[in-house]
Parts: sequence; structure tokens; C-alpha cells
Amino acid sequence: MMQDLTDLILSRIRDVADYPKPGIVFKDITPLLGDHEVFSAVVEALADGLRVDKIVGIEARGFILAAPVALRAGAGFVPVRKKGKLPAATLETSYDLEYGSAVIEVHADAFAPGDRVLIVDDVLATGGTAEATVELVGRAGAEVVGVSVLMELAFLKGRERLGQTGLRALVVV
Ligand SMILES: O=P(O)(O)OC[C@H]1O[C@H](OP(=O)(O)OP(=O)(O)O)[C@H](O)[C@@H]1O
Ligand SMILES: Nc1ncnc2[nH]cnc12
Repeated sequence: MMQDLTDLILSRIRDVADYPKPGIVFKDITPLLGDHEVFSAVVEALADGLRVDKIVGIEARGFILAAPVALRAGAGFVPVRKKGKLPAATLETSYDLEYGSAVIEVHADAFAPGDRVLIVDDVLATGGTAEATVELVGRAGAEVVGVSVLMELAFLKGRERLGQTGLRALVVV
């Protein structure tokens, strides 16, 4: 990856102390999203070289990155949503993340058997969300070929939770 892009990304992510809880340093990507040049470069980098059938985005911030990556990569988009938001039959799983816990769902018929799938999110922190999504997408009949994130918070060791599933991060802090 070009050092230029790393620096551009880092320059457009803002640290917000004690959000949403005391002691958490929140990585706010809204400055990046508001910058067309950097947002475009991020989508290009995440889509580069992909050969997959579907991109999975994780509600909510994951959607913002995953949908344009899907279009750029010529793949379909599948939403993984917080419980209660998807209208048809779903599969679900519960998990813990850096500052709480949640239940996520995917439509049971979202994938054709053996679909090759990349999961896209903004931040990998503890890895709880990504690990749960890998498990859910696998249960729904797809083959997870990897997880790609904009930013990995290495000190939280989320990468270790993903085991054999490949992780790609555009920036690591
Ligand atoms: O690695 P983890 O510790 O699991 O944390 C990472 C997750 O936390 C954030 O989502 P959040 O649940 O805050 O939802 P949002 O996108 O709706 O803000 C982020 O977008 C990742 O999905
Ligand atoms: N520190 C953090 N900043 C932004 N999103 C997160 N998701 C989990 N931890 C986070």
C-alpha cells in the first residue's frame, strides 16, 4: 500500500475521547467520508483485485464502505443488520464488541450455496463483530474469503479472533 494513502487516511480519522463510554477512544471516520478524494481512494483500495460474488457490510458504518466496494468490484451487496431490522427469515448470532454487546442477523436466503464473500467494515477493534459475522455468513452457506477493514486497532488483538480467515486493514494503529 502506498504510504500516501496511509497518511491521507490517518489525516481524516478523528479521535474522540470517552465516546461512547469513559476510557474509549472512538475513531470517527466522518471527516474521511466527507472528503471525496480520500473516500474514493479508500473504496478503490478495498476493491482492488477482488474476485468475489458478494460483499457483506455490517450495520451501520460498514454499509457506507461495503456498498461502493461491491459496485466497484462487480459484486452483490448483502447487509448484516442489528436484530429486528431485516424483514424476511433470518439467521442470528450474539457477540461482544469493545463497548457493548449486540445481536446481528442476515437473511437466510442471502447467498447462493458456495458464494465467495468478502466482509467489509470500518474498524476492527476486539474483533467480536467480525468473528460473529464470519460465523453467521458461513452458517448461511457462503464461503468467507476474508475480512477487509479501513482501520485495525492492533492493541485490541482482534486479528487473533479471526483465526484462518484472512484480514486486510488499510491502516493499522
Ligand atoms: O471489533 P469490535 O470490538 O467488534 O468493534 C468493531 C465494530 O464496532 C463498530 O460498530 P458499532 O457496533 O459501534 O455500530 P455502528 O456501525 O452502528 O456505529 C464498528 O463499526 C465495527 O462494526
Ligand atoms: N474505538 C473505536 N472507534 C470506532 N469504532 C469502534 N468500534 C469498536 N471500537 C471502536
